[in-house]
Amino acid sequence: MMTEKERAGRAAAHAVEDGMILGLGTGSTVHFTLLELKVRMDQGLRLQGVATSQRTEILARELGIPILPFSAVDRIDLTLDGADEVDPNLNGIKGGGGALLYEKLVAEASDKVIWVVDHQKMVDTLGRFPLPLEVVPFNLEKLWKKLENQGYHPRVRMQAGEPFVTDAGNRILDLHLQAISDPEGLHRELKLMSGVVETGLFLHMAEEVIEGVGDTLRHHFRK
Ligand SMILES: O=C(CO)[C@H](O)[C@H](O)COP(=O)(O)O
Repeated sequence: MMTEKERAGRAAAHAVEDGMILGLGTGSTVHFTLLELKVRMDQGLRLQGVATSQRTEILARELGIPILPFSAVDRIDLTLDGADEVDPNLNGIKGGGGALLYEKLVAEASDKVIWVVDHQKMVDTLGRFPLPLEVVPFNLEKLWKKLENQGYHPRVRMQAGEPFVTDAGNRILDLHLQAISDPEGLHRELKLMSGVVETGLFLHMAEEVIEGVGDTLRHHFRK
């Protein structure tokens, strides 16, 4: 049986129309979207993609999906991406894979955004998943201290014993908050801190979420 991630991921590839420029998200769910896009391309679908991470670009190229640099496109027809948490308003937390900055830039340049998730990602309130912040390395320690003093419980994301480095050369601080009562206010507050490049709060961006639930799918649309 397909996992929920695979079911949702593959389903999203069927929202793609011939000739589209697609934003290609990052993560283990969208991985299946790319595999299904390859199946559809073998059946004649034409498309070009803009990758949100090196990891996605490598997979897309392996599959023969033509990749355009972000700088070369004006608009993107549709972006298909994963998410770490999604609330009933289809606001979400992203960045579990560390690609939040490019994911947000690509989403903002897109006419439509669809997220693909398994059922555990749907929550009433955002925040149980640690909120990633992409920050410049220069003041990582000072920013950590400031956020710690404000009670945001930051942790430097690590990989193989070293601070994780994003595709843009930045670092990630994960905020362990448990519940975010005012996502817009928090996003604004964090963005105003010098050294914060982007937050993992993706607000009013996804128009549709495809949720894998057992052996079926649920489609959620933004109201
Ligand atoms: O935001 C992301 C990467 O920065 C991913 O889309 C998110 O972490 C979901 O990943 P997965 O599909 O592997 O659960």
